[in-house]
Amino acid sequence: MAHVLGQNQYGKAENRVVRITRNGNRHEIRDLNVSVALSGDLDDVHLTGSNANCLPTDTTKNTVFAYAKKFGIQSPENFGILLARHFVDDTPSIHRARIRVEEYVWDRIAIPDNNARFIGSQEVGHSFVRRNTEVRTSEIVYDGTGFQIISGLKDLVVMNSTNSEFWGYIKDEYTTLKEAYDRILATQVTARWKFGFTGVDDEQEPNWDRSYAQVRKHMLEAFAETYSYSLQQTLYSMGTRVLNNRPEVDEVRLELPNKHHFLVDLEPFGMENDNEVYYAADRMYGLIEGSVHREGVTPVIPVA
Ligand SMILES: O=c1[nH]c(=O)c2[nH]c(=O)[nH]c2[nH]1
Repeated sequence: MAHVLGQNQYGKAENRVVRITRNGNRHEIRDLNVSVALSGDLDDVHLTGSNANCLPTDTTKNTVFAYAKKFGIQSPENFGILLARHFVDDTPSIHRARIRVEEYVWDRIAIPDNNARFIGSQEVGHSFVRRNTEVRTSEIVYDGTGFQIISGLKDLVVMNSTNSEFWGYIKDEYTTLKEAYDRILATQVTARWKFGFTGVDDEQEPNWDRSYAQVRKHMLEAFAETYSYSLQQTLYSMGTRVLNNRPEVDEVRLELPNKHHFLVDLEPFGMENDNEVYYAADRMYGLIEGSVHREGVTPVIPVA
């Protein structure tokens, strides 16, 4: 019985491209997950071993990053149109291109106006929080005598597109990391904080919703305002900011994955990458964890 090659398509899926446009101190971010699927005269590739009609998936990946540099990312639709048209119009064997684009939307982190470093605006030009990702958490334990209440959040994704460096670290025979004097700092915050509240002697309950909103706000502001020499330093700054502003909280524990953004090498395509186009890696990642607590308070938030 003869067999027939049916519908087929190929391309690089899930190209995580982050394009930053730096207009002075006000940066714009477009953060996409782009999947390319091409079809055309590809029978030979499947049937004969000839790759003469095959545009490598690796090339489709490079094209995504090169186009982000060359044309910027105006919108997911416009970026998809540019790519689809290129693959079909410029590659004789390719007759159909399907470009799927997911966009992760970022909002600016706002901080109070009285900070002179960020003139004329309540928004920080280089600090962003990803929209609609976070989950609020809480754990309430009661043993008949008192409560222990730990609240928190997870999946609060934030990014600073500047004001982050990392250098001066140990270098041994396995170190290849280049020192960074202006890098992207991005993390997906998991935070837990413990309340002093125990519920004994008719102690007043804190206003839980207001407390949550305020703790979150102080963590975001600390993230945005800290000129960071390490994610560890940012962690400490976020924890202390909460303790300094929220008397009801006496311990904060943070887990901060370092969501690495690698500059894409565009030199092979004759383009300079002036801190504009990044590859957002989802793994491996550095994981920075730690707690900050008031002096005299025994930390109790469990290590994850
Ligand atoms: O902020 C950082 N802290 C580290 O400990 C570390 N290690 C690393 O490779 N990159 C970074 N970045």
